[in-house]
Amino acid sequence: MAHLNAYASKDALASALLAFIVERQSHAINRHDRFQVAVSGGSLPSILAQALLSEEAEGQIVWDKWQIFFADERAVPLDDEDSNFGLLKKELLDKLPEGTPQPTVVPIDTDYLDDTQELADQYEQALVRYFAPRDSVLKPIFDLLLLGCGPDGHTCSLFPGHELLRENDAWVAPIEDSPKPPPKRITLTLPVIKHAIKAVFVATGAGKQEILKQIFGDPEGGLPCTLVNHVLEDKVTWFVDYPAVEGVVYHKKSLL
Ligand SMILES: O=C(O)[C@H](O)[C@@H](O)[C@H](O)[C@H](O)COP(=O)(O)O
Repeated sequence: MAHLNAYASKDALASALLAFIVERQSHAINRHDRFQVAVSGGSLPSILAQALLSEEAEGQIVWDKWQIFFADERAVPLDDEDSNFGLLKKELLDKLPEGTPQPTVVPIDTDYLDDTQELADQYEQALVRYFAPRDSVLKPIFDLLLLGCGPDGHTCSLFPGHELLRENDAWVAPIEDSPKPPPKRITLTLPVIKHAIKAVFVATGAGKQEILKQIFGDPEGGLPCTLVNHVLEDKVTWFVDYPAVEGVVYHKKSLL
């Protein structure tokens, strides 16, 4: 079962998220001398920045061991305001203190923006290059997935009821009819998510209350976030604030 941790403030949430990430970073570096993470767009990059750029984080993040991939990305240029890469750059990467050893960041190949299938295939090839040499498995094993949860229960660009939820072969899939704009995107698939060592969801604000009630109230339901909880079980930790979790009934909930 997924862990559900609720915090009284965004600061407390960010501090706990930092501690969690630092522990996973050590685990990953011990395992294979690098930290391979996938990040979502939405509000996640800003909370991540709050955690990782805090005073508390000083000296704790081994940035040059990080390899950062995108859990999902929009088929737009990297400097477009809809780009998840652009968002992460603006919120976090551009704010790393001068002289910080740089992380490896793996964006989409924008030569293929007009063909989302090819865009997804190229991103999958990039994953093969970074993961296949060591992980002799059929799927990449991310050390940590850092995910958001949409108000409709979507995560990555896996939307409720969408056929992509049945994808069981590709690592990265295209979507051309995303209900949330922009419509053309690529996304990691559930089989890749399933192989991750750990996953985190961050959900804050009262706007997440209703969907969290559904996700935790019906653990057998088919919402994308519920499916992630289901495939990864106790490898998933939710970091939420009190407004998001109000009224959510769940027996492993802890208020911190
Ligand atoms: O590309 C995207 O559209 C985002 O990655 C998206 O999946 C996001 O993570 C959720 O919509 C949650 O967003 P918020 O955290 O802003 O609610």
